[in-house]
Amino acid sequence: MTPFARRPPRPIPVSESEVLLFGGALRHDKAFVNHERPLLRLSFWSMARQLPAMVATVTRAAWREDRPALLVLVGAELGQGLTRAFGLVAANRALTALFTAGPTTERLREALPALLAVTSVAAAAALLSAVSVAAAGQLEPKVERVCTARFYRGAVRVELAVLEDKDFHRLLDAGRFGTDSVRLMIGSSVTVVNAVVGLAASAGVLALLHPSLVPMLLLVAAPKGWGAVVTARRQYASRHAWIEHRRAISVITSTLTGLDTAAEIRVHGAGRMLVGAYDDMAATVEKEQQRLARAEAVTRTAASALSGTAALVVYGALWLLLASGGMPLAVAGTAVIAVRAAGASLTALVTQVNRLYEEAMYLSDLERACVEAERHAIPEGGTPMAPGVKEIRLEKVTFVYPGAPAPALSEVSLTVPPGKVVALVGANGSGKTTLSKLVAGLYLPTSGQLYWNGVEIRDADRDLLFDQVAVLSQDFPRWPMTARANIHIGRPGTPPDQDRIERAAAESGATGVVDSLPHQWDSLVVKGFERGTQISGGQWQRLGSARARYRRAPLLIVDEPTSALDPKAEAEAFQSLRSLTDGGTTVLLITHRLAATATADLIYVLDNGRVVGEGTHEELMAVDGGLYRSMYELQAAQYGFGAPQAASAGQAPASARTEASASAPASTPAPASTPAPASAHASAHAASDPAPRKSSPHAQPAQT
Ligand SMILES: Nc1ncnc2c1ncn2[C@@H]1O[C@H](COP(=O)(O)OP(=O)(O)OP(=O)(O)O)[C@@H](O)[C@H]1O
Repeated sequence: MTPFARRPPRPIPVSESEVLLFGGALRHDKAFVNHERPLLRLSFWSMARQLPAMVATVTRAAWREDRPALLVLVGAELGQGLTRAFGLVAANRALTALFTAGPTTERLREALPALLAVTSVAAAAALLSAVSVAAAGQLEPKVERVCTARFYRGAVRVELAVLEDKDFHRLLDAGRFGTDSVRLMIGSSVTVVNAVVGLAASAGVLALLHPSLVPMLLLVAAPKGWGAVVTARRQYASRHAWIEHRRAISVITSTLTGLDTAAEIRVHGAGRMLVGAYDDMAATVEKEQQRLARAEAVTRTAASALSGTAALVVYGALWLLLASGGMPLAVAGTAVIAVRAAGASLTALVTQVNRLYEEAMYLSDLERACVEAERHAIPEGGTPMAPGVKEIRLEKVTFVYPGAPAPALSEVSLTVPPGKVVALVGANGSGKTTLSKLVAGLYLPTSGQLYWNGVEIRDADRDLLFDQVAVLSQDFPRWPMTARANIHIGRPGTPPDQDRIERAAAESGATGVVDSLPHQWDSLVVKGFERGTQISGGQWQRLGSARARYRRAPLLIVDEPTSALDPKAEAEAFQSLRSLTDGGTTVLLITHRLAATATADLIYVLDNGRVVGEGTHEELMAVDGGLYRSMYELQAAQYGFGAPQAASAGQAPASARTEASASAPASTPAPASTPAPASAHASAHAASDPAPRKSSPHAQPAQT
């Protein structure tokens, strides 16, 4: 039935620019791509067979959300079908009266009631159509909102380890496309029901008038249906070809106006190259669109020719029946009206069934995503634990990322005591961040136990656990909202408390940042909107830090909290972290600034996922050839301070101390072997060590 549609889509030529920039065609791994081929292979009949199930899916969703609106909608659609049947009967009556013998005025008078009935039925149909539009308008956004909210509510509860799995992520991506589909499917279902009822009404009335009219109706309608299937399928293929290219092009064009690319776009001349690439890729699309348009024109012409031929055959048959007296003229006239109406219904039916099928695929993705998200959700409830941090203990904890060949953490046993600054140090990739995420309850150990105040994390009520934790991660979010909202979102369960917000800002050095904004707390820290402004990386870090403090959680996990701060701000930040413990807060600090870890109460040294050292700075510095000591010395050496001669528990040579204070600039660190500063001032001074940033190639600490 659909020879054109069964042909696989023609590969779109890949432009030179695509090869240059993407190494070939840029194909997104998204739901619509996954579904493209199966959809194009489907026959009309297999789609028709699935029609009831598809309509049932959307009906169930609508039934759940707004029964009255659904009932009104269905009633209005069925009513319209009935008006069509009554309309045909009335038209037949009118034609019968008009075609009888007798004076014209007499015939007109005879036909008048039927003509009035035709008009009334048309008015009723218009009214019912309006009711249907209103009911669908009420239902569609509601169903869309509920389905979308269910999807996102599920997505935000998914276990982090599952969320990071690329297959699961693809499922979520695919599900997102389905949120529009529910709404679109209601519209399509309404049209499909309307068309089916309309066709049934036409066929029913024609069967009553003359049995031969039903096959005639089918004969005229069939080519139209065929044409509609092929046209719809081709439009679908065209749309998808265009989407692929448009997305690839948008990858290029979005960089042309972006602020983060602006410098290289101009200075390196990347802009000229990319605009050229746009032109090249758009020309490929243009050719493809022209090819599709030509093919579509041919198909439409063929469909129209077939339809016209079928109509000729039918009208010829009607003529023969009329001529032989086998059919009254009024019945033939009614048949012509019915055939025309049925043709329109059939075209709408085929187009919308196609659409419905496409959307149903996205909806099934949404349904699957919701079900899987619920299956992998962080469980609600569990063993309640005492509030605050009494003790966090890891016993032989191993953690393997899903699909990773080796564990990120191996048999880690350690304790985080309450009210202390506990530092995690180690080379890049040694497992510090992973460990902190386990402590925060974001990951569950693959093996081993993690106890939070005596409750094993797998049994613990994790919502209660999360309540005890504040996180300032390395890649903390930069919420595109106001400065106030950026801090308040740290504890979003209660309304914003301006005093507390300002205190958190003051503690994090963010007060000056907010004061300098054009609308202070109401400034949007995202450019391109009214009241919007752009802030620097360091200013963002202060806002992020204020957010973590506003949360006022017993455990604060900070991962490279000062990577973007200037030396003075960095020193203040570490000092302020230290002072948090006075209020009982436990701080888990991850940093490569070893001058700052020197003041920690306890340091754990990680190497390749294992704890290879623990103790205070002094204790670790006393370990000859220890990893901590070698990293510390390497950092200090980069600032011109030689390796210490003696490393006995912080007993640095007096000359080293003198050298540091005599020759170093104001923000230069104490030398590597300087004892951990006892005073807050000294701590701040040590912390101001402009040690290489994590991203710096010099930041690779020595491996022992
Ligand atoms: N989401 C993830 N999925 C898979 N592997 C990961 C993921 N995050 C980290 N890893 C891997 O786990 C190991 C430990 O990474 P982790 O981020 O914990 O190290 P880190 O000590 O914090 O490093 P850095 O100092 O660079 O921040 C690394 O081998 C890393 O590649």
